[in-house]
Amino acid sequence: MIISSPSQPANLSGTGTTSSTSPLSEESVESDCNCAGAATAAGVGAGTGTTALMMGRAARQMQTPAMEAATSTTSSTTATTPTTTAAAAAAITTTITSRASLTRPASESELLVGTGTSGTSSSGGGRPGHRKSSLALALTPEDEPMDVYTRNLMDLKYPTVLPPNPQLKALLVFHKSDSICEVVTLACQRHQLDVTLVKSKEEALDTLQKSYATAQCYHLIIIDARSTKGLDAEHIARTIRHTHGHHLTTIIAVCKKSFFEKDDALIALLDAGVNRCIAETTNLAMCSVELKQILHSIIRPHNVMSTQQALYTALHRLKEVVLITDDLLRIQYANRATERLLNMRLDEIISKPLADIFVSDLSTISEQGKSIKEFDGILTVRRKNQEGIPMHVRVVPVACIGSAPTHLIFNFDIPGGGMDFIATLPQPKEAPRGSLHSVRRCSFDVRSIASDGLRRTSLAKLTSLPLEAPITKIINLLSQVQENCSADEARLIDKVLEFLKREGLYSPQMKEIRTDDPIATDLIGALLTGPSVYSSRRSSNDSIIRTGNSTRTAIVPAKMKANPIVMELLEESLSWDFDIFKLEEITDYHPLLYLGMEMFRRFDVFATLNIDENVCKAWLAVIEAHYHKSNTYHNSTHAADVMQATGAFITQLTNREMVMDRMDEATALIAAAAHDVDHPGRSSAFLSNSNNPLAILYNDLTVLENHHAAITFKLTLGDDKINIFKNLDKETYKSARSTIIDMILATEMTRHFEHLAKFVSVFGSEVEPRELVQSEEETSILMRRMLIKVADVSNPARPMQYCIEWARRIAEEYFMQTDEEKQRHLPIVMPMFDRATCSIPKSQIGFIEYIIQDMMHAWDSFIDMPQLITCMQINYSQWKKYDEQGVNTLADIMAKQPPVGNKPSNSK
Ligand SMILES: Nc1ncnc2c1ncn2[C@@H]1O[C@@H]2COP(=O)(O)O[C@H]2[C@H]1O
Repeated sequence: MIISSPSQPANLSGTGTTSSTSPLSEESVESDCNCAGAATAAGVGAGTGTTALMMGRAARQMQTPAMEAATSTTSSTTATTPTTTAAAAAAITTTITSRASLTRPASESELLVGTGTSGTSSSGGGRPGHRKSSLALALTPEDEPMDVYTRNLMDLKYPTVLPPNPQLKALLVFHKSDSICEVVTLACQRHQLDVTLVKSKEEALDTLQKSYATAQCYHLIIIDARSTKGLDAEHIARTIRHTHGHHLTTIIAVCKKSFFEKDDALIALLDAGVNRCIAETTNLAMCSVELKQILHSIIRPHNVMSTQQALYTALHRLKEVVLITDDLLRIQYANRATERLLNMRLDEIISKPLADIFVSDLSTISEQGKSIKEFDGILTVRRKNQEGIPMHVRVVPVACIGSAPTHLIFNFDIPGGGMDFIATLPQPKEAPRGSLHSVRRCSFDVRSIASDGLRRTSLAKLTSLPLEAPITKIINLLSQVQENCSADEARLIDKVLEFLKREGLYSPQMKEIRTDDPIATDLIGALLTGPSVYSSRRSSNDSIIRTGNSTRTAIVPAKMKANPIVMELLEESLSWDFDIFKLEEITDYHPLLYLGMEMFRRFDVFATLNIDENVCKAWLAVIEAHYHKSNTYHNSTHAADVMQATGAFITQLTNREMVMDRMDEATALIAAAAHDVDHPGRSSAFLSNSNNPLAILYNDLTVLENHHAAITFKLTLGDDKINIFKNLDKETYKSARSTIIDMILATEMTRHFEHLAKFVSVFGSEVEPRELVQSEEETSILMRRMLIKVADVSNPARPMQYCIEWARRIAEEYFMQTDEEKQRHLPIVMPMFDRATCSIPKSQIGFIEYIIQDMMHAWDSFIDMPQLITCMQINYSQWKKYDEQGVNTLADIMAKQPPVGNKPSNSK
């Protein structure tokens, strides 16, 4: 493994050089301070470039008590730096150096980081104390004396991953260039710091931002804190400290001497993120010494720490299992391989007593009262599921603070080697789960499907496009939550993620059909699934269905309003127990025309569309004429029934002050009137199975509903005399058309649960609907879809007598389809709907239980029409009774009914 910084090749023995000599000065302080650490100081820089390697999760977990041991001088105050531990550094150093190093005695594991004095106090040949003179003279690598190389052997052993000669950069934030500022600048220059001077907070942040963009980091920031008039040093320090990439930047505050008499101002600065406060001085020597101490005691350790993030990352990604405990054998660090081995997430591992993850007795490693020993042998590890795995474990005690071992490094592999074994164990999924990347990987590998170079390139470009969908964002957010939650919660979120990654988020997973009743299964299956399941067998016979091409002649009764019986009946046209069958009868099978005109009049549709009543009358007549009288269910009486329910719902919405605007009312009524126009009396599945031209035209997708919507507009726009939209302006027409199409398409049953789920999720939530959807228009669309859906299948919630008649009609239509399928040797879409054997009560019980019940409850909670629920429950009980009594066939049931057209008994 080689680690290098972007600007420097991997070169741990690095040849030191000073690229420039000090421009200073007669006031040299070289002799005053112990400059043995000069090379060290020169070699400290760093690191942000190197730390471009991401700090891993494990590394973040390592941030325990701060290790900073910087010395403070009499005139300075130093803040503790909240960074990584010496223990971690030692562990990392030890691990990365080599496996062999695990056998080294603990005393050797001392880290070559820390105080300036550690460098300065060294003496003797080959140690840092010899750097001073050599570095002062060295101009090029070749000029460097050999002792530099000797010293760097220590770096080889305990590398700090620092480039050898980084140019240290200082940012000076001084309101004005006075004598203090000048001295600070000179002192910086004396120590070869590259100085940038800025005069305001904004300029400072801007400079840092630019430096960040160009990977040119500032190692030192010195802020003028002498007065709050020019600059608010505390605020600047806090802002910088909280800016990404500056947690290890050294920040110094230059304060008035008087500040040092009381501690409050200085402590406020230190708490804001300043590392050290120094007293203002016009004495360059004093300032230079101060700066030198800062270089040794703060900047160097900071740089060491920042570059060690590369080591954390290396350790984190290691295939070998490494974990570190403290002296009480509590786990302090675990790498990713440990997570895999234990099948636990890091947050479950950290702080655990070591004994919890071993089945074996650990007394060989640590006996009460005795010192921690090295260990090399077999121990059995306990995984989360209690499974035990024997592992070869090596344990090395390390002294991080003082000379007694404080930490233990554990290194595992399976007996006989083969670390890939861990990869074969069942794993917790790794973060970032659900990232765009992982979602893509789940569905298909873009690269594997791109066979030629050209496609590969363009697909690669595609993956970099900003194509993140909202669902991906949701998945990513949940994945983030998952990283910090309990195992149980994580499992639940996993389940949620699994669903979210599926297509057709709102498509129903067909509810498990609890009933053992094959009739209900047949019916629900046929309604909720698309036609493709029936497409295997095809008949070569022509369909008997002729659709859509001939315009039927509409006969508009000349004096429709003159019929007093019709007029009287229509007075009740908004009540839930309106007798649609009587209307059918007394209008000679023109219920849509009469009911339609009544609705248009009541809801002011003529005015809304700015159209003559006669155009509307003609339109209704043509639409009605295109309903097939031969259909027992899908005829114009059903259309009139749906229109009547729509009128009743609009009225109730208005009563509840959930007002639809006039155009919304008009379009809802038009959609209801036309929603099944030219229905062939056979299902979409039948059309697909029989190669009907409509199924071919619409590719087996939403065949009937597409046809109803299309033919509505074809008929309407095809004849000026019936074009009810002709006076609308372009925009209004466009919007009306879109609403009508959307409502008609919403009656398709394969998307029943999708619409219901969306409606419930928006209107059933505590949250204001507007906050859950993107716009008011979207809320309105969901409401209109549900309105027409409920109206379309409201027959089981109508007064019982009507409910039974509708059940008879739909059953008869299903039977006719089955008859035809049999006759033409087509696949039988609902085999149980055979007139000889079918139980009507059972089919109705299934229909109510699986399709109607939830939807009616949702709609009733929204619109407040309890009679829907009352009727539905009475009807349900009646079907149950019939079922128990064995009243099954249409004939049985009809024998029990009073003739339709009489007022039902269970209405309000
Ligand atoms: N009472 C009922 N019993 C069984 N199926 C029904 C009943 N009412 C409506 N349906 C079905 O529900 C479907 C709703 O959409 P369609 O009008 O296209 O066709 C309808 C019928 O297939």
